[in-house]
Amino acid sequence: MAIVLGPNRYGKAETRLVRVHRDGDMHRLVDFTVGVALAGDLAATHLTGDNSGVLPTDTMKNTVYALAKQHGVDEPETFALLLARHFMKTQGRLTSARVSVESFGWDRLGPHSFRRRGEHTRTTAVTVTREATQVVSGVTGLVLLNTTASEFHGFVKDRYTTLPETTDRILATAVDARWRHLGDEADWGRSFQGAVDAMTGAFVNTYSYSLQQTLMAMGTMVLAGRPEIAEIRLALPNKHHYLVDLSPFGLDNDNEVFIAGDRPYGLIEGTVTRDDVPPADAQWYL
Ligand SMILES: O=c1[nH]c(=O)c2[nH]c(=O)[nH]c2[nH]1
Repeated sequence: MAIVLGPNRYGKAETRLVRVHRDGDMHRLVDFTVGVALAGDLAATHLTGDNSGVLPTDTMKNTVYALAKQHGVDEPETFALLLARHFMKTQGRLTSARVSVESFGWDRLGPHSFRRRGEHTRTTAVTVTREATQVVSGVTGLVLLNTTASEFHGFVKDRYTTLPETTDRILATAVDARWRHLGDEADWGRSFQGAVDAMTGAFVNTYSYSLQQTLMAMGTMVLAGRPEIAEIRLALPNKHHYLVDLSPFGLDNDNEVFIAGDRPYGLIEGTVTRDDVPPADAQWYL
């Protein structure tokens, strides 16, 4: 009896690629999760630790970003074929290169503004006490992104600060908001849609120097347009998009190729309120 190595493959899973194509002021956005799995004569590394035939998975990740920059990205099949053929051409010992792509859809809101495709969730919580009724409505999972018109600089710097200042970055968030109504009668459907449209419009139209400023603009737009709403609480995750350093490959990156970060993320929270409304029920604060 012998114990032998069976079928195997290796690669980089879940490389998060966001590619912005800047055609003048009209930007196009591609959002992929890319998987690479290579197979071939890889017995040596498994059996003896000899890595002389192993292309690092880190290199595969870099290749995803470099080819995205050089060739642009359109259809997932086209990009997957480009990558797989690249690895087969450059790595002679491979017998197969498998590239998988998940493509996330974004609907256009403006020249550089997008909303992630798919439904957001409408929420409500009502509280009835002996004295009063409070209706709270909300939305979660409304994902918005601007490919430009966002800066972040002038912030505090201490000995642990490494974040570079930027005058052009992606700003993206998944809106988690709830708002309390002044009364217990309204056209709830219209009110909800109006609030969502106001937040979306404010996100799209605010030239942002911080997500905090955008939060204030979103809350203000809701209260200005919806007299039935007393107060709104927003929790906005800052869905970071990191510019990929392509300089080791002799490529520039003028805000075109990004890593979509997962965690950790900034979380910007705030309440925007009218100063003349009755106080909320205690449940509002929980
Ligand atoms: O809009 C931002 N607000 C912050 O407070 C912050 N902090 C950070 O690292 N990036 C950002 N962006």
